[in-house]
Amino acid sequence: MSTAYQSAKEQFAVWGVDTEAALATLAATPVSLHCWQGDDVDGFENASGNAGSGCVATGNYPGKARNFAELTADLDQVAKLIPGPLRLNLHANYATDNAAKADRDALTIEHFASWVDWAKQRGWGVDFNPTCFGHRHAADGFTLSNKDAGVRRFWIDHCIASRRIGAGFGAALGKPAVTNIWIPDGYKDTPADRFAPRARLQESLDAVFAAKVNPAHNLDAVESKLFGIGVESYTTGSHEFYLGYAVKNQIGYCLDAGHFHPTENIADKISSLLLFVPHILFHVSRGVRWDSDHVVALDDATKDMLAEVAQSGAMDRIAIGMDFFDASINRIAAWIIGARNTKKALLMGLLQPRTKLVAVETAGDLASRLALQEDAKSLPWGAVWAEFCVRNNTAPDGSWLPAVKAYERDVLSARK
Ligand SMILES: C[C@H](O)[C@H](O)[C@@H](O)C(=O)CO
Ligand SMILES: [Mn+2]
Repeated sequence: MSTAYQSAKEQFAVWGVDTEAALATLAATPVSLHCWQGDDVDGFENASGNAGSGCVATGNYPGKARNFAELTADLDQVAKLIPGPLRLNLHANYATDNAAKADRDALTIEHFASWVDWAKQRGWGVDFNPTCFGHRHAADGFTLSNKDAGVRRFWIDHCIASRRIGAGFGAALGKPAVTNIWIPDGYKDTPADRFAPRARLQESLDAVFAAKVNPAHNLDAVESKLFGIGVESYTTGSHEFYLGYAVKNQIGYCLDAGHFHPTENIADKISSLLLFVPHILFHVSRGVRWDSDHVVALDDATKDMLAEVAQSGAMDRIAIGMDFFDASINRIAAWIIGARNTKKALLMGLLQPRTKLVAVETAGDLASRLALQEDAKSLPWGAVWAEFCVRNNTAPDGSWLPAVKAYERDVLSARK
């Protein structure tokens, strides 16, 4: 134990905070690494890439993964530089085994056998996502809310297949998957009819969730969005739509930090959601103007959001995943920066002097609340983070980047 950590532990103790308890919770909370940061959401289905439909990675930094071997090598490299437990967040368009023979509506867990083996060897859980974009049946930008019943049926079957694949991962790995549905459906310009697509989406989701999938192995979630590139005026799967749907049907809600108005406070939503939905999935991300997918920074929005998670008393009902894709910088570094920041923000939240703050608030002493909130910001959380890195045999801040540079020189630069 370093002297810096010993001193930090004592300082936090004065504030009534047990750093060992915070470290134990952090060590028991996995963050789900999104596979799509490694290849700009291209997937393995065709070499041309281009996710399309409101999911756009910008930039042309060399070295992106082009296949299972490269993507898993990159994930292994990334995992070495992130302290504490991880999961994998996988999209359906990353099927590996005999997948060319099956369209998305016919995918099964067998098509992901290599991923099952890979995750099992690492002791990771896997989360899953139907891929409702970058496909001929998504060419007009509508999937589950498409006006064509045949197209809707295709995506319903894909989502059912995905829930079963999630359960397959859950059963094989002994850790339930969260299977999250996001669709790109929407209009660039003002719709004449806002009702009909939402009514169709409700009907499609009812069909998707009517299929029985073992909840011990798979948890469902639905992800809203305010707008996307090319769907600036109307998104079928809006926040209000999915909030209502999740509450009514008691399924999980996915809060993507980049999917709300730029000044909207995501942190404030958590305590309400936990009262009405069984579980929450986070897509930790960073919105910048019209983009929702910048690499996670240790900014106020991220710290506030994960502090609410840390202090919720319901971490067993919360799953933390990440969702960003930046093709303009080294993708390995992007993954590591985002994941370390997510974990740091969670740790900072776990180290908040909650008992003291609630006591003065309850007493109506709101000046003391503000004073304590502000003074607590000077507490040495960085020493606790450094201790977490040491205990997990991971390079602390300021010393992980050379390993990324070496990997870029030795591995990524060979990918032409
Ligand atoms: C690739 C993901 O499913 C996608 O990013 C989705 O989660 C989203 O956030 C779209 O904006
Ligand atoms: Mn998302």
